[in-house]
Amino acid sequence: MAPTASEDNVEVPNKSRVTVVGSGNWGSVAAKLIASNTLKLTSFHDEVRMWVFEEENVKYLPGIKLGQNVVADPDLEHAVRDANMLVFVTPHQFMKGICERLVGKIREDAEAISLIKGMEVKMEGPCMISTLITQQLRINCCVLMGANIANEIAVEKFSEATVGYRENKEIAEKWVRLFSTHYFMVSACEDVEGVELCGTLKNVVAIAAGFVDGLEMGNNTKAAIMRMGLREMKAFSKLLFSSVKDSTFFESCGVADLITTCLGGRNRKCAEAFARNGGKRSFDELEAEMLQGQKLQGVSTAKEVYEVLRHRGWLELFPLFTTVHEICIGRLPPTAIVEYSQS
Ligand SMILES: NC(=O)c1ccc[n+]([C@@H]2O[C@H](COP(=O)([O-])OP(=O)(O)OC[C@H]3O[C@@H](n4cnc5c(N)ncnc54)[C@H](O)[C@@H]3O)[C@@H](O)[C@H]2O)c1
Ligand SMILES: O=P(O)(O)OC[C@H](O)CO
Repeated sequence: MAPTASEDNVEVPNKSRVTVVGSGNWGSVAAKLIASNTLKLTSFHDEVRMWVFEEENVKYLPGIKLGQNVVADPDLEHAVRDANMLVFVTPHQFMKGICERLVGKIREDAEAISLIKGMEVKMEGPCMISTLITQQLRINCCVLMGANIANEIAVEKFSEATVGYRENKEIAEKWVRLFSTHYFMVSACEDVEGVELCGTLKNVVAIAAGFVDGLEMGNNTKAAIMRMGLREMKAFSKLLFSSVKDSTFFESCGVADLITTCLGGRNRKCAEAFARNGGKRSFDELEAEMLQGQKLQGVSTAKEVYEVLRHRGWLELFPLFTTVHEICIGRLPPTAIVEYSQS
């Protein structure tokens, strides 16, 4: 839909400046994708600033070069100061604090995109991360989600992604141009909530898939769990936002991300170890040991989803989501995943 990088040869007087907020596993790869494009697209400054919480891509992506035009900056406020395109890509649990630090510190004309899979639960109900960014920083925020295991994209294996946007197609197309490469095919979808909820909720299903793997229940069981999970993802999203489109679940952010996460993601991997140990080692312990600084999103998202379900009286409508949380907190054994998830 959007012109490719080589077609964007129009001289623009006010070039956009991009800052990536986050430098973990996916944050570093996102910076690499973007930096390869800002060198080619004349409407962007070459330099891509990347806020680093710790010195890390050496740790998370050994041997991968991000591009000489990626400038690491440990000072959050300094990193965002000049940017009018902000890419947020940290584990979701840190975003509330990051937004609080950024209030009044960003350009008034800034646009944002969130690559973060997760949500906040406030007193008044669930709050998607893009909404948190919009409410706290008073800027428009698109999302980019998809079947995107960072280590595979780092070595330029082909994948797809979906940009979710609200109304402003022009800005969505600008984000599509900024991320698209020959090995990363991005399309836009006017359903910001649907796209973001797909990326968020699939992490809960990935935990369930990991339990199935740890219990060595086989492919048919895993496929059944993925089907039930997809159905709950769709039902939950539509109950929260009636605007969510069925077609979104067939984009990369939907069924494709669900598949890749349940086959090869970090949530699956740690949940497999949890079930193999009969639930006797905590997720915190397994995360620290197996991911070495990277963060799981599925366990906390399962808790957040559970809180929404309990608050709204929907627990019985979502047996898979409910069971995943109860296994994670030790209220049920891992074997409950097939006993209680059926509906
Ligand atoms: N890794 C992937 O394959 C992948 C792919 C698509 C989407 N995502 C999503 O992108 C988001 C970021 O994931 P990631 O893989 O880049 O991160 P990650 O799992 O590698 O997390 C580690 C990051 O958290 C930072 N961190 C630790 N404590 C912090 C604190 N107190 N404040 C701020 N930052 C802190 C670390 O410095 C590091 O940058 C997540 O929502 C994830 O679901 C990840
Ligand atoms: O490794 P996970 O489980 O955090 O999943 C990574 C990505 O979200 C896959 O698209």
